[in-house]
Amino acid sequence: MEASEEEKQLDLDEFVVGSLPTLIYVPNFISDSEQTDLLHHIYQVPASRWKSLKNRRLQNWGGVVHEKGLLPQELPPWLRKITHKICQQTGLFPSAINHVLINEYLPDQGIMPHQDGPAYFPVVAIISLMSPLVIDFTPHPRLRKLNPDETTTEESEVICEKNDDRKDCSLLLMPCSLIIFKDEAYSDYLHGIQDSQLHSLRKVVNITRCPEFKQTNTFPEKMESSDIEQSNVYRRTNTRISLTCRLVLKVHKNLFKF
Ligand SMILES: O=C(O)CCC(=O)C(=O)O
Ligand SMILES: [Fe+2]
Repeated sequence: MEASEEEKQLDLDEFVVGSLPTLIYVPNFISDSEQTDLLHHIYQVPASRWKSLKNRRLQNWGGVVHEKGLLPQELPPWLRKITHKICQQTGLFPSAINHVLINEYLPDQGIMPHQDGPAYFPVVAIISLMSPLVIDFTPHPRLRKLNPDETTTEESEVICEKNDDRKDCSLLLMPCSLIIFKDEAYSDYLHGIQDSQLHSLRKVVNITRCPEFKQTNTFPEKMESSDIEQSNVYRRTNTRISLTCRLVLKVHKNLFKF
């Protein structure tokens, strides 16, 4: 019997983009109707579910993440559907994804370059909804140095040397796409989204995987056409939602066991 669409595993090698190990970009990972369904649930929750930050707002699902693990809360069925699909089709998670952050960004909002916390299994899966934007990966040589228990001095030096010729790179994230980052992209790089309406496309490594991306009306009004070619920018006009899906391996059944 043939595996159903849901059970089919992706050949991830086909979706690796750029030269930084390892960035995986899967266009149209979800269908338009799956997107509509997710948005319906996301915007149906009580207002109190949203937590407003300076530069975006978010919903936290799956429980509270501490440095030492997760105080779990079951994911709702509409999220389990999507996290199950990610686990099944990527085969990258040793057990079920148990934590989802939903971020909402207005066209001039973003997220500071950061590394995800130590409690997470080092594979991150992000689904994008509604509107495209650019996510940037930048090397951070000091990251390992901050944690001397983890690496010997020699190892740190090798890492720093390697970082000298490491380059920034960016990915264009289209609605309905899935991005996965792991390995060095997780451990030695920061990721962030510029909090501006204009996003540079210059370092984007997956533009050929985004055939439906149209650059119409994306340029600042006053730009000359030669500038446009050189600067290669995209103007964001709509809200974008993302679902950051992760696994916390250490799960605490009650507070006192911490
Ligand atoms: O919205 C995104 O694509 C990135 C979100 C993110 O980095 C995070 O939730 O840690
Ligand atoms: Fe992050």
